[in-house]
Amino acid sequence: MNDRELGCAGGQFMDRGRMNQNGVVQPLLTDLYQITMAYAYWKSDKTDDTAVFDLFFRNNPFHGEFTIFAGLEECLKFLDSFHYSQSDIEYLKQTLPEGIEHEFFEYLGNLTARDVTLYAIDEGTVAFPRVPIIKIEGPLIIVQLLETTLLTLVNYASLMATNAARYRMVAGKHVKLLEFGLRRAQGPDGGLSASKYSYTGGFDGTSNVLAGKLFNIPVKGTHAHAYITSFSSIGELKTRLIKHKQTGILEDLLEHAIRHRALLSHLLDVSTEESSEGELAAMVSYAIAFPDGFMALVDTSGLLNFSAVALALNDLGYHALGIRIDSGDLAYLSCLARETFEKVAERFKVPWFNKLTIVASNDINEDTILSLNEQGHKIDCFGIGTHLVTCQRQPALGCVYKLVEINGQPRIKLSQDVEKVTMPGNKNAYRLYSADGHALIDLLQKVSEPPPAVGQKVLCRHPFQESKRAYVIPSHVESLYKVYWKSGKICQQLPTLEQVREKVQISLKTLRNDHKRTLNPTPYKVAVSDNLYNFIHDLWLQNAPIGELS
Ligand SMILES: Nc1ncnc2c1ncn2[C@@H]1O[C@H](COP(=O)(O)OP(=O)(O)OP(=O)(O)O)[C@@H](O)[C@H]1O
Ligand SMILES: O=P(O)(O)OC[C@H]1O[C@H](OP(=O)(O)OP(=O)(O)O)[C@H](O)[C@@H]1O
Ligand SMILES: O=C(O)c1cccnc1
Ligand SMILES: [Mg+2]
Repeated sequence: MNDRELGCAGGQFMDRGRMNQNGVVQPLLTDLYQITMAYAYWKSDKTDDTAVFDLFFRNNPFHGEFTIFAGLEECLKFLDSFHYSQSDIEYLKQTLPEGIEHEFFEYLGNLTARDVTLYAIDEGTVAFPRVPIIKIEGPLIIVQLLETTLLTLVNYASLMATNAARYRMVAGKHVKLLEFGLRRAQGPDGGLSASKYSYTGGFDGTSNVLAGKLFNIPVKGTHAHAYITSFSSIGELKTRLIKHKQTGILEDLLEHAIRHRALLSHLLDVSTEESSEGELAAMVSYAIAFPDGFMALVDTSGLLNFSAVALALNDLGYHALGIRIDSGDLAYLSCLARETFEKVAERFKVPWFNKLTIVASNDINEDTILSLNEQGHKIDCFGIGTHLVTCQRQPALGCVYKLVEINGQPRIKLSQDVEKVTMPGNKNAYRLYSADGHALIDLLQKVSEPPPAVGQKVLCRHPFQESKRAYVIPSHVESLYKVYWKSGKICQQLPTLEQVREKVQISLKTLRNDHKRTLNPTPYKVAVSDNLYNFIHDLWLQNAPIGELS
């Protein structure tokens, strides 16, 4: 069994030097029809035809007007390791229809992605409908065989990074965002990808420990309700002692907490009878386990117990971290909590109490955050699971992979639906910027055309609506594609996950706010050059059958 198979068998990611690679990503992670087509290409002697495919999406997700491109590094690692193992070949021999010539399997056994060239936009960049985020050239058989795997690597990654970036935008840059979704994700691999790409999109950490280990993402967390409900009285506390942080003398934390609770009950006007003893016991025991990292899950009545335990810790030289609220009205409760902490800070002369962290969770989505912002809240950190990782508002990004040129001849896929007509030919993509640094328009051209020049008027045309056109005089022109893979090698220095994460924020800053707002954002313009416009429409006419009326 080779390395890859071991990785797959364990369902694991493997360390392949630079970064871990998901062992599930391998040439058989594809649709059967890619392999049956490969055989038919081989039989019809088309394997070495030179093909160009574009990988692009037609609509931005979440009713938005931008998408964050993610997943490129995984695509490159896939190309790097592309190789059918002996057992893959054995499996295909058993699985493909009878009569497949033996030489085809030999051919597959020697197939690599060496002759492929992959151009892409940088990972973490904002991308727009119809502008290919990846362009791939090479022998028809291999570029066809890559389709499904590249799509699965880009679609969810980009969807997730976009979703996370949207949460970041509505939350603002000062609020911490933690991804808590593993339990709700689309299986283990979906969970890992969600943790990775939500970090890319702007989250600060994850509760997913394996993602932390594999991708070097900060792992964070609090505790669950079960911890609180596992205690029903203080009599169950088996240990109450903790060493004073400075003196090292053992002291009874519960005793300190009970004393503070009585005082706090007056200050906060909450009767001690209203707060559960089991909860107090649970908090004391958790504080003993993590005196420097005490973060407690509080329900509506838990503020009294939390404050008592935090003050008890303070007596012994420790500072608690904060609370998590997981039910009820999060705006109201967070304000109540902050008010409580401020009162305690003043009364007990503990100024750091003002700064205790308030984490909120419970079915949070973009709209909840917007609504909480409108109402006013004191939340420092959101823990977000289900809606983030399942991309509740749109569960898939529709990236497609279309043949646009073969042996130098353009290919167009026609459709009744103009939206679905492909942009034929081998193209370059440019982003034109205004003097204030904002992206104005993305422009597709034929590769044979000279790039647009700074300060020079360029005619930008809507690809399908003749009357929609504009002259643009760019102050800066960005050529969007870089060659990422050529002659069997990754040919760019790949950024770290951290750098991709920074790139997302930098790239989003180049977009005007009206493209980014949540309600009815302005569409960003994607255009074609005059030359490409004429080329598309000539080809369209050549290929569209002429009907007959009788
Ligand atoms: N102030 C608020 N404004 C808008 N939405 C809120 C506010 N506070 C909480 N929410 C959201 O309202 C929903 C409340 O859900 P639910 O009724 O299940 O909560 P709960 O009954 O308090 O919690 P649980 O049943 O989990 O203890 C959650 O999705 C939460 O994120
Ligand atoms: O709400 P999400 O955005 O998915 O975030 C993660 C949730 O997971 C945990 O509890 P879980 O939902 O498992 O149980 P609970 O609803 O009973 O608290 C946690 O308390 C959060 O509520
Ligand atoms: O650490 C937490 O608070 C957490 C982790 C996963 C799911 N819900 C909460
Ligand atoms: Mg829940």
